[in-house]
Amino acid sequence: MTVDDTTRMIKGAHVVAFPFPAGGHLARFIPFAKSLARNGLTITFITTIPHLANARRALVENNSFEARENIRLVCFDLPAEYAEVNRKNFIAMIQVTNNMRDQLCELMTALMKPNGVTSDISQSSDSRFGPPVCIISDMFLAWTQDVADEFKIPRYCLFPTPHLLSLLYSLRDFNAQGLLPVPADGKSLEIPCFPPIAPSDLPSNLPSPGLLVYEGERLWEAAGVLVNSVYELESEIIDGLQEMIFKHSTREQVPKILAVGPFMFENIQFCQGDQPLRQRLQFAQDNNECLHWLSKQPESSVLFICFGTISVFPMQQMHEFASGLEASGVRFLWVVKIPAASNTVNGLSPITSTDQEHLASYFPKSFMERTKDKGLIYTSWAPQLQILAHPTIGGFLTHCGWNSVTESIAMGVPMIAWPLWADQMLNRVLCVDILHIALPVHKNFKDTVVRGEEVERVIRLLMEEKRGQAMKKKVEELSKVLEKASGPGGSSRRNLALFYETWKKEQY
Ligand SMILES: O=c1ccn([C@@H]2O[C@H](COP(=O)(O)OP(=O)(O)O[C@H]3O[C@H](CO)[C@@H](O)[C@H](O)[C@H]3O)[C@@H](O)[C@H]2O)c(=O)[nH]1
Repeated sequence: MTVDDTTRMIKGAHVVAFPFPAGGHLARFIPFAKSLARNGLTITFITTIPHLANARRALVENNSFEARENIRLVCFDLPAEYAEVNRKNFIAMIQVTNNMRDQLCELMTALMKPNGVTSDISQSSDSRFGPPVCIISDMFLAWTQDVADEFKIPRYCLFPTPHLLSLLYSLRDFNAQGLLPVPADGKSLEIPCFPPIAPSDLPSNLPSPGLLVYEGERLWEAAGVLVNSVYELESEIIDGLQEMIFKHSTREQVPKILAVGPFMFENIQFCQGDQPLRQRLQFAQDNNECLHWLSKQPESSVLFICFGTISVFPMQQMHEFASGLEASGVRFLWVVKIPAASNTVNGLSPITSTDQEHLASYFPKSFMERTKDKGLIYTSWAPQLQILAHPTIGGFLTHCGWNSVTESIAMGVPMIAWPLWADQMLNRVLCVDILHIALPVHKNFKDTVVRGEEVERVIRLLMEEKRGQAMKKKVEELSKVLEKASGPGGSSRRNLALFYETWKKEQY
């Protein structure tokens, strides 16, 4: 069955989408919701004031007419304590969002009645929205399972990666065996079809494992998990995890794991053809400084360096990194985020030109003057995807955030993996040890930072040696796999069809 046949059957089924209120999480939910809307489902999308403008821009203003008509935005108040919580303290943020339960119950009650919702921000006509058939909520909103149960509809979880999911599903057992927060003897943890996970590679949230164990436990009750990945990329891990779930589930309805990503394909336009995907992307005209600088560099010569939206290096690490980069002699485009001089709201705002002196203090003396012909240091929001697609880019030094990893694979760019926290260490294992498309960075046990010599070594290895070429070939093959999976008849499309099939016999 093709996805189109399926969607015709379920046209109009109404789902409630509830992302965790943080930027990276909305970034996962927004393209997914757009894809559901384009396929004919109606969606009530829950957001919060800090994210309302972005959500509205992406889901309503920059969306096709049909998709726009199918999405309704509802804005929840964040619990008062949320503002007090340090944005990097996810455990505290998760605890606070528990207090949104009443708002969700109130919304669900209203949605179950015809024309029950009046606080519609995006002006879709209420009559198009029948009673919701499921809640799709985020990984840190496990309590939404209670609400789904109360309203007798299934909960699905939208999740980044199969390997992290496998760890979450295993936490219940690890906890029962007394292996958390870390096994006492420093032993590794075993999850299905993945190399043993060393204690140092566990997500840094685990030192407070209670909440994550709870997240994992509630996943056993979900109807399914929709993963922002591709079956072919992690087939053994997905099959192994599904097998483990079948074996240990005590419920009649066993949760289904469906890879339906990568959602980035919802955000890009490209023409069909035999050339690599990065050559077929279509971007709007952009006068961005990075792209202008790149256009003057030789092909495949530039290392792109970016550590995502949250992570920053301490000053000593910046110095070591910069000296290794300079010693490598490789051209670079480095998106630098440092704590702003004037301690702004989140302390991580991109710095402005007036902060030049403050910026220079993060580098070895005169580094910026010495490297000005070799590299560009960029301190604002960079057009990462367009940069990765640029023919002058030869490698990507990344913190292994999942979006960066999928973008790099899709653009066929080999990586240097420098994970910092959360799921990033597991993503490195996937890229380095399983897919062989990234080189790891090593830190001496006795050092607190990665030394400049190591930075120089790994950069040269990727950019100048045969090893880099072999990885480039591999990652270009995977780029085709990703494109095929998300295209017509591909595995991600078929999995979406399976997800839709749940409602095909219902009448709307
Ligand atoms: O200057 C910039 C910086 C980032 N990006 C984009 O921002 C996203 C960054 O996402 P990601 O690579 O996943 O990094 P984080 O923002 O750090 O993501 C958080 O969320 C990810 C997905 O759940 C996790 O894998 C990470 O560990 C977690 O830090 C990507 O799409 C980038 O293209 C830009 O376009 N320009």
